[in-house]
Amino acid sequence: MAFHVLITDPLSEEGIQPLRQAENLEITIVTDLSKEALLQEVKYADALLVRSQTQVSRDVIEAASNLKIIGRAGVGVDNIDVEAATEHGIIVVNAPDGNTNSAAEHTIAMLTALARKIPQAFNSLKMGRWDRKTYIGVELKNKTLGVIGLGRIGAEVAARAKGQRMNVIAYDPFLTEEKAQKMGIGFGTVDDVLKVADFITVHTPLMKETRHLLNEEAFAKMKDGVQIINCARGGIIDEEALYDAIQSGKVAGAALDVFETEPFVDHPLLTLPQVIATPHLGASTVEAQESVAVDVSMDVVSFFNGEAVRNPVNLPSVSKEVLAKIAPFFTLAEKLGAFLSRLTDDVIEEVTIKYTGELANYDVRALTRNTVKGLLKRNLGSHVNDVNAKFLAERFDIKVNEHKTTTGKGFLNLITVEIVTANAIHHVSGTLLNGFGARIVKVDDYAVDVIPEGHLLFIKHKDQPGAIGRVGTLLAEKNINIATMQVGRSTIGGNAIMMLTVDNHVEQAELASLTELVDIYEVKAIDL
Ligand SMILES: NC(=O)c1ccc[n+]([C@@H]2O[C@H](COP(=O)([O-])OP(=O)(O)OC[C@H]3O[C@@H](n4cnc5c(N)ncnc54)[C@H](O)[C@@H]3O)[C@@H](O)[C@H]2O)c1
Ligand SMILES: O=C(O)CC[C@@H](O)C(=O)O
Repeated sequence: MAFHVLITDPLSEEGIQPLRQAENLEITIVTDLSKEALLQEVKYADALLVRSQTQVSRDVIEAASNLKIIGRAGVGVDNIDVEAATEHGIIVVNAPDGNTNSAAEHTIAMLTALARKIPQAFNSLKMGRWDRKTYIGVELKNKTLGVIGLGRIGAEVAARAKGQRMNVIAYDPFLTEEKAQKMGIGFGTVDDVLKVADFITVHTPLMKETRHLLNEEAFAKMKDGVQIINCARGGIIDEEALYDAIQSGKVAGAALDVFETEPFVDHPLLTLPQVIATPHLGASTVEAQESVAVDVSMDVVSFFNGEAVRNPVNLPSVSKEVLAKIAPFFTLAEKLGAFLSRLTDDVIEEVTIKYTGELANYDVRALTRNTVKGLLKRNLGSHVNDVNAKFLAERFDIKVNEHKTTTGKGFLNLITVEIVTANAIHHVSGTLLNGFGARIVKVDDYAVDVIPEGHLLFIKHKDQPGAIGRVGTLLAEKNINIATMQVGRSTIGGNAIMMLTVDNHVEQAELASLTELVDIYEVKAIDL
């Protein structure tokens, strides 16, 4: 029987040779499909291969009743509803490394073209003008490049910018001063980067935390005359704020490869002479397209041959028997990791997951991966999944330990997650209460009983009369309804914590006013 592979974005012909050579695969290539046509075509597909243009949304996945694997010839899977694919048991594979070099080279090309106004000068020459006065540029040498997001592409860009004799300063939540020193670059917070950079380039994934990372407030912190490059994802920059910042003269120029909405035919930013742009061409080289197409094609071939795939984005890998025992703990494990990631803003160096009780009799590696996924998700968003979580932890120098003990007190099963940072050790324990669902039962040294769901507030305070009341009053003033509240203390009159569940997300400004209350030391909002 032949499996039907549908390709809906242009892929390199050389890159798809592994598919053509496979005897059990039939290939259909149809690009530029309307949504309706795509919904029709996917009905018969066993595999779907795309680049960034085809939107593999939930309705597409639901229309594809035969679909078993989705291949993304590139890095970002933000055009694929991975959650829906996982729910439908569809494996998603991508090609995370194949276009790193091309995207980094494109960023450097955009940086140079921006600094020397090459596209503008070329346009003017084509219009019949020999104008040498308007297009005075600036040198890159000795200028500071701010890199926000120092992953695969950001790190390559930083290395190349050093070759241009630029000073580089970077911010990445996984970057330590020591690592930056080794790379020969400066290390700072986002604000440090914004304040000192002459050019700023972003290389983060697009997710809740990075949407509009460069907004009106961020532009205000930058040097006058700063220039901006985005070859990562549209939406990391607030395009309206960028437009205003260019109009006001704050930003001298911008080079954009990606946009909040793609594709488009006209765009307000392109009416500004200070803006140069390409239509999402970062990965558009012969080499990158061949490489990413080969990577996904090989994975599709392996998959239909019953072999392991190399770049799974969502693949569960546990035997059915073990899965039945540990599956109920998947969500708890991920939430414990996510909880701890919100408890600290420090760089995490080590994480230890301790399994106590019955669970310790099983292969719990899938739970460990889920915990690490929860821990990393704060900064990596959809780039991390239970399959690549441990690999990514290694890449960011986070040591992952797993401990098991079958004898424990109090709970039939207990998962305790501990993180070590340069400044502190934090831990959280959780369990599944028979018939009552998941509970967080301990945070640091405090016993609690909290459902790990929704919007939580973790407050460290002094055990003094009035502290709890002040928090309650302030939240009421802000119209934030408290659903549940737990209090724990170490000694009478000593350090204490409050764990509140509230009905809505608590904004940064509201957190700041809570921190200003008497006897309140620290407040963290944790959305689970
Ligand atoms: N223009 C193109 O054609 C093209 C080609 C390839 C990749 N991309 C995009 O480039 C981006 C980077 O890709 P990559 O392969 O380097 O990914 P990566 O996962 O290797 O790196 C992303 C980095 O961003 C960091 N990060 C997350 N949140 C952050 C924050 N708030 N502030 C600072 N850093 C943060 C992460 O810690 C990580 O190190 C992605 O958005 C990807 O989709 C675009
Ligand atoms: O398909 C493309 O050309 C874009 C790829 C790029 O945005 C990626 O995330 O890999």
